[in-house]
Amino acid sequence: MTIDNYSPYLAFSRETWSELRDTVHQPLSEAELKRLQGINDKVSLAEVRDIYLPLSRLLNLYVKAKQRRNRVLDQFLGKEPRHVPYVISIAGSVAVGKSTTARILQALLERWPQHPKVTLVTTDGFLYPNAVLEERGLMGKKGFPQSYDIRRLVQFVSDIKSGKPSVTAPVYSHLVYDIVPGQKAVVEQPDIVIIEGLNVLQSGMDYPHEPHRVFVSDFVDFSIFVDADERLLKTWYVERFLKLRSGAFADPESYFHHYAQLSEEEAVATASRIWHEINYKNLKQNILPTKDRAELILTKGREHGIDQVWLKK
Ligand SMILES: Nc1ncnc2c1ncn2[C@@H]1O[C@H](COP(=O)(O)OP(=O)(O)OP(=O)(O)O)[C@@H](O)[C@H]1O
Ligand SMILES: CC(C)(CO)[C@@H](O)C(=O)NCCC(=O)O
Repeated sequence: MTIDNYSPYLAFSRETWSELRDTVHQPLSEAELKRLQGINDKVSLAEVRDIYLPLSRLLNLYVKAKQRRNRVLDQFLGKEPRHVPYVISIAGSVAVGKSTTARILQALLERWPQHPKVTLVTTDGFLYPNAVLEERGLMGKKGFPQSYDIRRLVQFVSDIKSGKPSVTAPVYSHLVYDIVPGQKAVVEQPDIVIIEGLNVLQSGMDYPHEPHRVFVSDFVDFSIFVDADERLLKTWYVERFLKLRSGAFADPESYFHHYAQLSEEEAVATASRIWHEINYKNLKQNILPTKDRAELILTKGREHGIDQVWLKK
């Protein structure tokens, strides 16, 4: 671990961070390992043990401290104890692995008796429907600040944090490439909510077209940024596109059904073009500038292995 007096972060190499796994006394059972493997067969179990397990322990301690603080406040105010979810946000580029990280953390965090119910949500559901994006000339800007109904997203997180018994969000389908009419994601007072999306660390300054003074981060207890070199990100984006081409794109319901016919070479060229024209631009302009707002930064190297961990002091 390196302590640089001028940096707000403690920096850990992979080795020093992984030594912290000894702070978790309960090893992963066979059934848990199976479940984790089911999340994504590419996730290495050594990675889960060395990186995500110690992280889940740190989060467990933070959640317990916050639960205690809430009890003290309720006692002071003479109120009945309320059930307020602890909110963790995960930001980072398209294809960096936000949703996979969220699912691994969900599986690990649910092992503790203080927070057995962990719900995942994504900000994708707050993208405007394609009909609205088309009308506003924003189909080539999906994922950019203008493409989200930011007020509705902030209201959603605020409702969760205010302890409402049931809070709903619209649902986005990557297959249909649009909001699914009539479908809802429901959050019913879990112990922890993990909210994942490109934009969870953005503030009012990132939305000059829609100024707002209250941000998602105002309702977040702990924020994570998943980072990787841009060349790796492009590779992961293209790889996922190729995988979808041989799988999901074959579904006639898929927005990209016509891509199923592409040769491998054409598919790589198409994915590279979408990466450069949309997702890479968004990364540079709107996502990377929010990185140092995060409480924790995970830096990935080849094969999604975490090389470094940066934790705010
Ligand atoms: N820890 C990991 N180990 C191995 N592969 C991973 C890991 N995390 C993600 N991947 C792979 O990287 C790709 C992107 O992952 P994921 O879909 O989780 O990204 P994302 O950041 O949520 O993307 P988007 O913003 O587009 O929804 C997928 O192909 C996934 O299988
Ligand atoms: C839905 C988002 C914005 C974020 O998950 C992203 O996956 C996306 O669709 N970006 C637009 C360009 C593309 O199709 O990759």
